[in-house]
Amino acid sequence: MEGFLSKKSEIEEEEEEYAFASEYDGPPLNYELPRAVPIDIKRIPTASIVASETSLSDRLLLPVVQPILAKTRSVDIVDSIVSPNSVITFEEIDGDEIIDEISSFSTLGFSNSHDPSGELFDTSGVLEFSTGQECSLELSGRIDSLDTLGFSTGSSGVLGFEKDDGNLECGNGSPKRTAVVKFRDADSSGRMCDELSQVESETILERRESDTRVKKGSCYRCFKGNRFTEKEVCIVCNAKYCSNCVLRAMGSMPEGRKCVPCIGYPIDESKRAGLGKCSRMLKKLLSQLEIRQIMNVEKFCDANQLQAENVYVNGVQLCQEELLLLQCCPIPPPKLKPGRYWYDKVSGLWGKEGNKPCSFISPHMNVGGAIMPHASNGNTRVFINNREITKVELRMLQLAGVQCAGNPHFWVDEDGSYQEEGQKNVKGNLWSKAGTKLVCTVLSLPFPSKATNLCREETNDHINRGVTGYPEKRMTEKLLLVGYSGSGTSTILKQASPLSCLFQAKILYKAEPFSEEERESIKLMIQTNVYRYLGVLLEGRERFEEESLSQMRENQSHDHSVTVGSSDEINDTTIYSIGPRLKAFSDWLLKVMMSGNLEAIFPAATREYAPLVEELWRDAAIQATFNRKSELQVLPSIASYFLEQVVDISRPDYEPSNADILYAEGITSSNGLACTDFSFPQSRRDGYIDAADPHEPLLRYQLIRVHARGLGENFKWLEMFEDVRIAVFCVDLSDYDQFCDEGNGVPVNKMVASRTLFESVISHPIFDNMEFLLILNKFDQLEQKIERVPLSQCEWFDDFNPLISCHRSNKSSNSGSSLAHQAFYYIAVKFKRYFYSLTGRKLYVSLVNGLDPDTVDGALRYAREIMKWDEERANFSTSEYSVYSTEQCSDFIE
Ligand SMILES: Nc1nc2c(ncn2[C@@H]2O[C@H](COP(=O)(O)OP(=O)(O)OP(=O)(O)O)[C@@H](O)[C@H]2O)c(=O)[nH]1
Ligand SMILES: [Mg+2]
Repeated sequence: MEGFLSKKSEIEEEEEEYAFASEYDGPPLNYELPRAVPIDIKRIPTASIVASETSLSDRLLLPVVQPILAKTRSVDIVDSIVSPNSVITFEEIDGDEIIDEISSFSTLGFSNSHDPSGELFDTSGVLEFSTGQECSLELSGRIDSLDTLGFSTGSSGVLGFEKDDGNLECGNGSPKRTAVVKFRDADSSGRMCDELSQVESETILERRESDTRVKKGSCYRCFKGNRFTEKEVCIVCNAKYCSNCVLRAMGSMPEGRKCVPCIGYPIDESKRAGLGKCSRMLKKLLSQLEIRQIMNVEKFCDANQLQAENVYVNGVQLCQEELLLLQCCPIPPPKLKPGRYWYDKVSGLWGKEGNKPCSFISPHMNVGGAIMPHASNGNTRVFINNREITKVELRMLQLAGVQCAGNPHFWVDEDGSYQEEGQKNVKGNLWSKAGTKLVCTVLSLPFPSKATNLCREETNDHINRGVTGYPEKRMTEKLLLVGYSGSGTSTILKQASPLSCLFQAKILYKAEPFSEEERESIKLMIQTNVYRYLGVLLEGRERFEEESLSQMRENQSHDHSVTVGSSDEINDTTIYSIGPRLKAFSDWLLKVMMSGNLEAIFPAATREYAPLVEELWRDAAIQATFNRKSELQVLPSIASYFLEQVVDISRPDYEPSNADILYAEGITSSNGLACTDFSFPQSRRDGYIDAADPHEPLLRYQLIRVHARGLGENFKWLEMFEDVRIAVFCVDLSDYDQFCDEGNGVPVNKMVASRTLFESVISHPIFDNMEFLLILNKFDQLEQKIERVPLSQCEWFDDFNPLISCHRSNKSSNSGSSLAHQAFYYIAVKFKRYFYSLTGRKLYVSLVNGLDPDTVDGALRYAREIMKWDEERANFSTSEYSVYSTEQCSDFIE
């Protein structure tokens, strides 16, 4: 007794700790409140455990208690005398009362016990104690009220039990005696009920309050740790526990990873895919056998199953058979959760009520009711199989070339063949139209073949991800990439695409090399490009020739000492002049280019003209022109790379190298819409790629690039990107001295034009609250240019006042103080301020050289970090993430 009293403060401490462990913010508590009452500490000598030589073996209770609980329900009063090595039996006094939840009992008993001696350990609902120790085993009244657990009540902080006569029953505690746990009629302890319910309600409130006080990211039980501490999550209430607390908080886990108060409650549906997949943490804490047992119950116990009555299809509540049919069909709805769905039985389209379709499932199943016209909340007056389709679907149909004028009503079969209502002939097949797949992917609409693959992929995915616990909540994160023409978006897209793996082995993007056919078409494209660059050179040559001739003539007229006859001969040729054969070829090529038929001359041109191209390139006039390439505005910077290899490229046997493919213009679709999937291993944060585990699950991303041209009138295309996680805007740093014509004949500075586009994008309602990453691209060009051309060429940058250091070296890019770096910071700040003035939010900026895969990779990883911060925003102070990112990527500005 004294022991108890003297340890009072310790008990209280533990009580406090425990109260938090059982924190609960799961489903509403709608069951009967427990019938137990706080009692005076002096009155509990009863429920005691005495250990003998051979202690209760580890985890003895779970197998013992389970079969009993399976048969019984709702215990009211439990008196126990438990001795080591004993088999615990439970007696049902009143046949009507049965224990509700098996495991809760074992957990209840043990995780709530106190350890006055300080030597009794309580892990995962199992008692471990040393010889000769005595302690009280406190069990709360009714076991159907699982929430009794963890509530500290009364000054002693101990819950006790009352017998019929109001006294606690004392067992004799003999080590030899088999322990008996008696169940008593519920009513007899009725008077405790009110008192406790009050206590309990208060405690729940308290717990909820303390929930808001707890620092996010720390353990819900001990409040220690941060977001990086490994934690196990309750599959009902999402409470997170560190490895020290998890077993205490979750007890013996009779329904899997639920904290004790959540036992018996349905799981959080977002966790369904992770059921039965053990986490690393549990693997460290428990034996294989235990893990198998726990994961099995987690997956198969009744409480964790999807309930048919919670699923509605076309407005009708499903019965168990229908749910089974849905779950077991060849293409089931992915990640089915409780909810209301619509199902187009003809085409197999499936979606959430009021939303666009999300997948294709097996068609023709007799599940739920008939589809309703407003099932997906469409307002387009265009119908598919009696459902008014959504705006996005209409857009998809239009892009697929389906005539949608006149509010048609289509019948679409499971194979995609469609016809208009009232007409007999099939008009075509939706899914076989070129480009539909890309459009569907980008617009987040399902595509049939993919839907099937997706299901399989997903299943595998979950299996693969088993080791690390729950899967990510999304399959693929979408990033939208937009930029002013020529800013480098296609290059960035190419860098992110699987092909970069081909020449950059250290990048772990998933690779799928180009097929022969693809390589052939890329080859033609590069050859066409190089002819075009050549054409630009030839045009330039003509201009330079004319300029130098007129210069010469001017000089001549001043120089009277030269005789007329001889000067005529000399002045006809300049260093830019070419011979008649090359001149004829040049005229022909420029004519073809003017007619816009350059593509048509390939591949024949490579056979016929390769020798001429070689001759032309080696000609001094062309070389002289090439040396003045910076004066040729329309020649892209990348042209030099290709022109330097023009002799090889123009040959019929040319095979593009991976670098050629990367640098080539025009490989991504020119209609403005292109996307690529890439992935990162989960743990990869910086350059330690070699250390990355190749089996580690990958996080998948989809980079969608929309050309400024493709955004449509009033940027209506942007509406289609509602599920994008982050928008990436790309700016060409070297645009500051360039001008373009926006159609009204007035030249506009390209940097200003880029800012105007930026403004239109960020002010689109779809991007309200979305994170923006600004990529300042072509840093290499800025470095070259800024030495020659001041930044103030752009009116927006007229207040740029660089600090000129006497050691200034533009190439010292690492120092961060080169002129180009100062310009970069200045431009970044300009954009950040502009963004802030329009949105009141923060813009993330990263510096990129589009031709350098490392920097693109870095920027994409940075985008990923931003997404993570976005998710965990509430958890951290701003200073925390600033530090993190500056450490990670010095060229990124927040
Ligand atoms: N020097 C240099 N050139 C780059 C860089 N990034 C892209 N380029 C080149 O800039 C040109 C335009 O890049 P694109 O990626 O085609 O630009 P875009 O945003 O797709 O623009 P459009 O082609 O007009 O759609 C290409 O020739 C690229 O090779 C860079 O960081 N440095
Ligand atoms: Mg491009």
